[in-house]
Amino acid sequence: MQINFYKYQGAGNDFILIDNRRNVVKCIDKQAVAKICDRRFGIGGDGLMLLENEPGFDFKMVYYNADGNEGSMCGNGGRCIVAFAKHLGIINDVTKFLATDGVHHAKISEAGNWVSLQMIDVADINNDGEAYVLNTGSPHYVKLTADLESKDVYNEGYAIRNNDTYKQDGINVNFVEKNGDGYFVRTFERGVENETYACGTGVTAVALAMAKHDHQTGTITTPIKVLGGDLNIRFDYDGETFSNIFLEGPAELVFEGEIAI
Ligand SMILES: N[C@@H](CCC[C@H](N)C(=O)O)C(=O)O
Repeated sequence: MQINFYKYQGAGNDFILIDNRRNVVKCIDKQAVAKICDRRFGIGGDGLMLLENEPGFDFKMVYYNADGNEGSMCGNGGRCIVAFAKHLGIINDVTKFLATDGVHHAKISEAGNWVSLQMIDVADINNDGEAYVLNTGSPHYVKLTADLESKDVYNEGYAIRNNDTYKQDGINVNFVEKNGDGYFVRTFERGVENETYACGTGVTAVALAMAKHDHQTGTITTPIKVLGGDLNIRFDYDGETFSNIFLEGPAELVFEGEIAI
């Protein structure tokens, strides 16, 4: 069966999107998702998303990692599916949708290519040695690092993601370095099992962890540079809970086509 697909990217985190409101994809197995996301044998992407109907919401986001496993929340994917919903005419500039971690609100800028996505509140941040571990919709490990540009993110990220603590459920590994009034971040992503150009839940985790690290409270804005561009995180922190968290950045339609499933 031939179905339409759309390719989006948000700061270089790239995704294949399918409009599944009419249930064109009834079930999709792990191997099929992995093949579609393969950069040599498929379309190529860090993940695949289905946009589906959900009563009480504009739509539901169903997210698969590039290895074919159903993922947890994807922040950049969330921003891209909002841009996709606008492209399909489902929404105008604001939306409320359902994802695996719950309800999300989002807003698209007038220019149409900048999406601000509200993330779930976060209360727990744990320590693993000097690193911070928290869940922003997906699980993240955050480690302050020097000379990030020349770091071996693949091998060091792989080793942490596959150590005895994390190998069973996996974790996304973020290395962070101070960069002007914000941070530079590189991420080894679970489910892609490689470094990606950006990770939205990852930079969100970094911004929250760094606020805690620096004993900052109040309303905080954190600009973050990633390999694929620039993202921005805004949130409130009262010393215990992070709330009103917004992940902001570009989301762009790259191309569309047809694929046999
Ligand atoms: N790229 C994502 C994170 C996607 C989820 C993740 N790989 C996982 O399931 O652990 C983002 O932008 O947040």
